[in-house]
Amino acid sequence: MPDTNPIQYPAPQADISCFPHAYSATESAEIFEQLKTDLDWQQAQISLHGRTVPIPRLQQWYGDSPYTYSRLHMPARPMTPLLSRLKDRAEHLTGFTYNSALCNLYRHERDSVAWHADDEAELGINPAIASLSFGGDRIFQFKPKSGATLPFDINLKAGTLLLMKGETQHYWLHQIPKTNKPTGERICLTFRMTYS
Ligand SMILES: O=C(O)CCC(=O)C(=O)O
Ligand SMILES: [Fe+2]
Repeated sequence: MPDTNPIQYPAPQADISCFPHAYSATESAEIFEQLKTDLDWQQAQISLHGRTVPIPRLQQWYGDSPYTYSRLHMPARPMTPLLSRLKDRAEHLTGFTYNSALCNLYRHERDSVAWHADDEAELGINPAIASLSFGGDRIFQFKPKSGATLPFDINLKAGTLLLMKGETQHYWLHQIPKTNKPTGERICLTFRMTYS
């Protein structure tokens, strides 16, 4: 049975909580392998200072509508049966409904996602974003946009569900930094509701 008691992080102007045991270690290992082979992982390219560079992770978008994220355009693509099952569990635990998933595969400790807020117009105001982690542990960092309060880190382990909601995206940025310590591969599914 999943643990249904979330840990709430006491950050001001944010609503961040996490369910550390949404999936057991055994379930998480099986889900990781299946996601790795099932999903259509691609390394997108972005244009940076007039040059085209590959982003430092593999990604795929699954949702009813297309999505634009950091100037990357991703066409609509139906969720796989496994993604739909994982989405159902995320909905049950968090009490929100999602219609899409931005999936990330960090191949090793040098893959990353830079500081950003999930604040695209398609997400509406005060979006609820539920992210499920599988594979190796990674540090997920939060810092306030204003610099008024302290940054903090969460160690995201396999089977953890992290929920960001309320005003979090207005006031805070998040990132997965590169590290020198070997981490192994990690998959993170971020479920969202998008409005077209
Ligand atoms: O990998 C993660 O935990 C975060 C991914 C993320 O922030 C995103 O896809 O917007
Ligand atoms: Fe994000």
